[in-house]
Amino acid sequence: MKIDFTKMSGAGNDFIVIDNRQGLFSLTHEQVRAMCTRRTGIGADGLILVEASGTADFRMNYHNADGFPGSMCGNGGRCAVYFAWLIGIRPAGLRYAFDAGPDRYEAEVTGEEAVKLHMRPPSDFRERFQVGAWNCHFVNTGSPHAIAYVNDLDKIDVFTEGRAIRHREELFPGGANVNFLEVTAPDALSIRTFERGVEDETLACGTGTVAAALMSYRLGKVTTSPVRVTVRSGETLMVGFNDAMDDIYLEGPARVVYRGTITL
Ligand SMILES: N[C@H](CCC[C@H](N)C(=O)O)C(=O)O
Repeated sequence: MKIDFTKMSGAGNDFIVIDNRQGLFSLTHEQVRAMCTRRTGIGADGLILVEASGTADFRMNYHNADGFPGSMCGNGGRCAVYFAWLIGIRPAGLRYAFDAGPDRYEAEVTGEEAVKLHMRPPSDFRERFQVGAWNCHFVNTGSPHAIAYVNDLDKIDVFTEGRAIRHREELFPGGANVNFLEVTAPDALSIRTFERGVEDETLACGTGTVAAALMSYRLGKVTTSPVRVTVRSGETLMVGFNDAMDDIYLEGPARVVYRGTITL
């Protein structure tokens, strides 16, 4: 089986994107994992099948690099929308609606290689609880996110510390993504994320970035919207929200790295 794919980067969070609107491809977990594995495969944090939807412009069928379906992926959603725009799923217009899991999302292409994704209201805010030596917070922004604040982000061993927190299933049923944050200004944060399903630090995480901005506003660590969030790739994501946190967006870069064909 030959599959054409597009390798994309959403602020450094990278994805294999496949047009599966005809429903031609059905990939096993092992195939997805092999394609996402770096050095021996294409290499990516996740794989997205862009599929037909009865009522939206498309469905985002997202898998983590481990081969299994993930929860909502903010950067993947932004890349999928840019892909949909590039292949012209809607003949005219920059606005897209897509389904992901049980939810509907809306987004717009705001410029060359830039996509703004409207997020769903967060749930399950939990503040100030201890996980080992860490004072943690938690919120679900479509994916579950633990958050810890640090003074010097460069010094953190994200892999070791993040992995330990990620597996505290008694606190986070199903596990959690783990975000370390440094507050750099009243409207700016830096973030590093250990991603569940990738089981490693990634260069950016969209739902984690949204979680970081919302939690930091709730805790008074940032005081305005939008919040500028610098991710590990060095790129910036913007998170805008209202006080009720029912009108939220994630905006930033989404670009094609290369196109290719793989034979499975
Ligand atoms: N990279 C993603 C998160 C993927 C979710 C995944 N790591 C999970 O917990 O299933 C993002 O940009 O929001």
